[in-house]
Amino acid sequence: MSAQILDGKATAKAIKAELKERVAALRAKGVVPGLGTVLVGDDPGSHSYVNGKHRDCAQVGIESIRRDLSATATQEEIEAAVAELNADPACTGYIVQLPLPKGRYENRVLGLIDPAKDADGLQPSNLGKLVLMEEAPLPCTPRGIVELLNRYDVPLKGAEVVVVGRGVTVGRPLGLLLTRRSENATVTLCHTGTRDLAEHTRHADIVVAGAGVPGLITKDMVKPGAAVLDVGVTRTDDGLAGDVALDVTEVAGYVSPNPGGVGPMTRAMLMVNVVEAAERRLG
Ligand SMILES: Nc1nc(=O)c2c([nH]1)NC[C@@H]1CN(c3ccc(C(=O)N[C@@H](CCC(=O)O)C(=O)O)cc3)C=[N+]21
Repeated sequence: MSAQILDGKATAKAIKAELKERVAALRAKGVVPGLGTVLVGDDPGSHSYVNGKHRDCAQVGIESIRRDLSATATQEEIEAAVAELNADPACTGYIVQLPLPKGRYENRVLGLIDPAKDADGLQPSNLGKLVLMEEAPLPCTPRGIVELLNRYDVPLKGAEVVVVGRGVTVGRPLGLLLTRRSENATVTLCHTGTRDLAEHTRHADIVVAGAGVPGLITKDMVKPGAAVLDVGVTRTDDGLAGDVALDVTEVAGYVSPNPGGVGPMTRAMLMVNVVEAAERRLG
């Protein structure tokens, strides 16, 4: 038996085709969506992700606005780029690519983003709304994970979900999303302080691994038929390595691979957030 692949690449493509029509409708009404990105430094991974986001924009019909700053950019220069995008009417939504180079205050920068232009759902008042269960732009990776599971009819209601990793972009907001009444999953949030990870994952219907530890989830840790989503990525000498060992497909019911899984879904949800923000302008 071999797991069904949760194909994020194909699903993202279908979502982008739907979005293209919504963008055309917006443009017909005089609203041109524009995504801004603030990228600081020369990390190859970050550059590759940001390039992918702008490629998606071109496919969907969203205008691209780039602010690429050097690795020596100061806190003040980063904050000035944010202020510029807040003021720029052509920019209807934007992101600050994380992580920023060492020594910069990420939380301060996120706090300066105009909440109405927050395409990542990481601005503190929008994250606060998620906690308070009010409507707000949702963080892209968690939203992409929920969307991918829904499109493959993997049931969430009542499901036992183990999330590995407590980061601000994935694990922590994913726990909040999955425990909303609309999803109604039971979530266990595991992290480096978890005493016996396998004990948790072995009972899970769904495992989301976003720890950034290559091969962390092995097949003996997975319940037969469970869904396993690989969200971790580590750059090794042999290329990119995910958190999930390849032979997990022998026991799992569904596997979301990395690459080709949640990454493209994250980008598709960014496009959705930009289109939704532009649609809100029409009222
Ligand atoms: N403010 C902010 N928002 C983010 O959404 C954000 C961020 N910072 N910092 C880093 C993480 C990581 N992330 C990815 C997006 C797409 C792929 C992606 O498309 N991956 C392709 C492969 C692309 C490649 O090979 O470079 C795939 O999985 O198939 C991966 C990772 C967004 N992040």
